[in-house]
Amino acid sequence: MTSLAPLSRAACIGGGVIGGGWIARFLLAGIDVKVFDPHPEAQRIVGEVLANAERAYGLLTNAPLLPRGRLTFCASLREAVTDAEWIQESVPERLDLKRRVLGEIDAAAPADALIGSSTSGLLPSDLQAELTHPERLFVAHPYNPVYLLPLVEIVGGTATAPATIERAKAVLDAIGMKGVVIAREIEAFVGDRLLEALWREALWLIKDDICDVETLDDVIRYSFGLRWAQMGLFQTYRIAGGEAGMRHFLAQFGPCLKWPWTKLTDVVDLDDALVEKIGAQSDAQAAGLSIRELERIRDENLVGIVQALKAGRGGEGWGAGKLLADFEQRLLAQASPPETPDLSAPLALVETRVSPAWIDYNGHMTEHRYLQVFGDTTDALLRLIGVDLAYVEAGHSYYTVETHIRHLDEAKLGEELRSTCQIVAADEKRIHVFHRLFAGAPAREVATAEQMLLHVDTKAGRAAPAPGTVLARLRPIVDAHARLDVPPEAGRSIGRKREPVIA
Ligand SMILES: NC(=O)C1=CN([C@@H]2O[C@H](COP(=O)(O)OP(=O)(O)OC[C@H]3O[C@@H](n4cnc5c(N)ncnc54)[C@H](O)[C@@H]3O)[C@@H](O)[C@H]2O)C=CC1
Ligand SMILES: C[N+](C)(C)CC(=O)CC(=O)[O-]
Repeated sequence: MTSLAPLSRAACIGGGVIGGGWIARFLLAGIDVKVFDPHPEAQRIVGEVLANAERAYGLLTNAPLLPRGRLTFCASLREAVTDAEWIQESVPERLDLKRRVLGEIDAAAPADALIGSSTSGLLPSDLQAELTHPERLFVAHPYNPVYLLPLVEIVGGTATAPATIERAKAVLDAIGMKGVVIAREIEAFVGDRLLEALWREALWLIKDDICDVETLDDVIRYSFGLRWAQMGLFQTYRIAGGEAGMRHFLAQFGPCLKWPWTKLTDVVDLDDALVEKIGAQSDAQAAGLSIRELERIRDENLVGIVQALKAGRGGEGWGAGKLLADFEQRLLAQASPPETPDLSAPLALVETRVSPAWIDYNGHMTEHRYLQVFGDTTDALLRLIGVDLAYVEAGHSYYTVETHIRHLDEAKLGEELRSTCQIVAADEKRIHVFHRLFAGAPAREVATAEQMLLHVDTKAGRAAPAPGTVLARLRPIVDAHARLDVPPEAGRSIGRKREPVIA
């Protein structure tokens, strides 16, 4: 199996902002994707989105991603969908166009293919009304950028089969997304209901000169925008009710709902003057940054936020960070170690990149991230000798009991990192390893780490000899590495004698 999902072939009809994001999401989950989009520059546009997505994934996770799926651009919609298991429609938001395109998909797709529409607000019952097989059509409403934001609202119409909804959710969950099933169809579903309300208010505030677009964005991103990435509206307001919680919050702020605090039902007239006013303020706010540059900044920030959430709740992970942690566990579980690693040199074990969250106030990779990459290197060695998650769950593991890191050069944001591991010595209980970390191309050695690992019976809480199965996989590596020179730096300490340096 080359994909994590219960499918290996998808088709994307429309490859713009959202179609491009879906294409990247599927490809990076190991799914082959066929694309149909008549836009003359569709290949360039999709290529640029994909490049951004690959860069973002390089920063997001160290987990061993599946080999990227195959991308094929097709000359016709029929060619794209003919053998697809999931077809995602992402053409412009017009009911007539979507109905026509979905009709063509319906006629050419395999009878059991899932057909998702990216529509932001059209009713699935309206989209499926003229289809021959309406039972397989559902709304799969994603959020931009689709390759980083995990949520998909799954909405069925009157003719959608319950099994379609179940299959769609299973596929999305398997590729690291969060499929949320909306109980009843309604225009704009849940997310865009909320966003449209905010958007209406925002347009009034600009039109009425209450603030400009930059001030409005600052109000969001320095306050409740930060809150919403980690807790939604209701959990946030529960806390805002103090110790008495939600009931007190409702009692205190409920009456305000009747005060003139919103203009929600009035629709602002987007006349030329308002469009130009917003356009000019938005241009000034962008300060010359292109859309692609802004996308990269956005992606780095999102990666940092998701990684922070992964460390949330004392390391268990929280919200979107917990989802990422669970996805990484599945990637690790399916990653098979190389059957015959090259034993004639130190083992090449980890490839990753310097992530935005790893940069410190000196503008380079901060010290504890070196330990993280070296720890990942040790974990990769352990998986190689059969010490995987199942082994740990069964009650044994290796613990690191000593580490010595030497920092030799700086690693900068986005640089490729590659680590190697040499076993210096090993016995039934201990493994003495020497790791090297290289950055960039051509590679520079940026750090070394020497570690002592101790095999433990985790239930008894004490050191114990490793079993024969582990030692049998360890021994050939130890024997081969015994023929390599012992790293000259091994066994070094900081070594400086105590002497007065400050007068
Ligand atoms: N842009 C956003 O923030 C979000 C958009 N959506 C939804 O995604 C859908 C697509 O929107 P965007 O990607 O933003 O639009 P877009 O304008 O960026 O892309 C639409 C693409 O569809 C292509 N297209 C037009 N007619 C076609 C046809 N007959 N067959 C195949 N391709 C065709 C166009 O060439 C274009 O590349 C809409 O339903 C929209 O509501 C959903 C979530 C967020
Ligand atoms: C503006 N929009 C209605 C197309 C937005 C969405 O549908 C979701 C998003 O990504 O904000």
